[in-house]
Amino acid sequence: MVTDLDIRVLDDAHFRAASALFRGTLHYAPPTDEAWETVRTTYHAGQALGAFAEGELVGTVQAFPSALTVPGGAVVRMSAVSRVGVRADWTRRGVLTAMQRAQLRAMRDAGDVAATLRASESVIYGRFGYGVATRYREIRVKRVETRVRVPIAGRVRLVDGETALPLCRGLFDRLTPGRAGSIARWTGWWTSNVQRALKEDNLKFAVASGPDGDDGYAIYKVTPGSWETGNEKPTVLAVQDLWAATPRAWADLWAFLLGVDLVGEVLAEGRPLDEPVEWLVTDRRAVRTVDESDETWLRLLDVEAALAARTYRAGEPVVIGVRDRFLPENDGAYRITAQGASRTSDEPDFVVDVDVLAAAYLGDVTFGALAMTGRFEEASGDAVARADALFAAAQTPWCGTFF
Ligand SMILES: CC(=O)SCCNC(=O)CCNC(=O)[C@H](O)C(C)(C)COP(=O)(O)OP(=O)(O)OC[C@H]1O[C@@H](n2cnc3c(N)ncnc32)[C@H](O)[C@@H]1OP(=O)(O)O
Repeated sequence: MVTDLDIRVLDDAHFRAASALFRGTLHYAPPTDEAWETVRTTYHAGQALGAFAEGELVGTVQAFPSALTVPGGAVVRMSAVSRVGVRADWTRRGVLTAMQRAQLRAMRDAGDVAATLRASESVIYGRFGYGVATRYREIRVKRVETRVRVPIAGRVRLVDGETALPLCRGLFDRLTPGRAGSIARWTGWWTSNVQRALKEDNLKFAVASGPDGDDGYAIYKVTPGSWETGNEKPTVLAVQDLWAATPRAWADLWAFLLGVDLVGEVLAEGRPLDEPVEWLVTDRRAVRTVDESDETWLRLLDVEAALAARTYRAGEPVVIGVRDRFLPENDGAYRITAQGASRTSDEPDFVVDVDVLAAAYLGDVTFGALAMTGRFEEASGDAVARADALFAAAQTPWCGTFF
């Protein structure tokens, strides 16, 4: 373990070094002067921490201000944690652990109810109290082998990038707080993920509208294939972002995307598990799930506030005990009923670590499954079944924003 580690809030003087360090841990070169012009706008005072040892920056973490929709539709303050890295010559000496300790404390003290992240490796974050709370799937549609069963009912129009960006951003903000797991996007997200790609990637923007105006959009990119003999490759349309307020807008956008001429395959990464594209087309086997993976790693920073913010389904009450090694103020017992949740001095029916509670919190996995796999000791009686009835999700949770 490093004994003289100093964890500090970074300021302007260190942002570029922090960016270079983080990129280096992912084996990318430091940002060029041109790239830095954009990336520097995504560093803000107070949001990045640095670990210093022997006078050098050896590790960094960042958090973007966001919000998380929880079951029932309430939105809680959330930090989106990213850009986590420790220089290769300082790993496995407790640097990340020290940064996590400082960051979890800072986020909780600032009033965040939760934090979320995307993990580069799945073995890193459970120990810090993060649990997998949503998953995504990647689908590939062999467009030439199938047709959409219903025609476009409203209107889908293409919009030019510079006009489309504020339009899509406005639609996203209006449409998304609905499904549990969705998050608010910050300005830097749009800058890094869409604005920058506008120039480089020839992004296309399709906007759906119905009787009440614009109600959905898709951002996509087409990579032309090759007809060269022996080197044939299909033209691929990659869906990068697709949100719809109504089933009609959703079906219209997919019908449009699956109808773009000369495209051999439509690829959509990071989509919700319950998106019924198979049911939209004439040959369901033209739609293949090519990947399914963990999406949101959720950390409940204020367990009492998080449990109180979400709603519960009908069912008998249960008392859940929680253990939290990093934020001991979360330790305790919480009584969950169909009407709500609060701290209690009652004996818990069963006890879980805070990462296990996070995994079950949005309803993606049941307590029953977590008990069955040894993630906590199941109580006698029906307490776990009661918890599962209360926490059951009305809709599969999904985030849909990669950061
Ligand atoms: C949200 C994001 O930004 S995801 C991106 C994360 N960053 C990367 O993947 C970049 C490459 N990796 C790294 O920079 C580093 O390896 C980090 C940040 C993942 C870990 O930093 P470290 O300082 O090595 O972690 P630290 O020494 O505090 O390890 C704490 C524990 O986690 C374990 N651990 C940490 N990282 C890993 C890993 N990648 N694989 C296996 N175990 C790991 C350590 O063995 C240690 O276990 P112990 O408590 O039983 O001894």
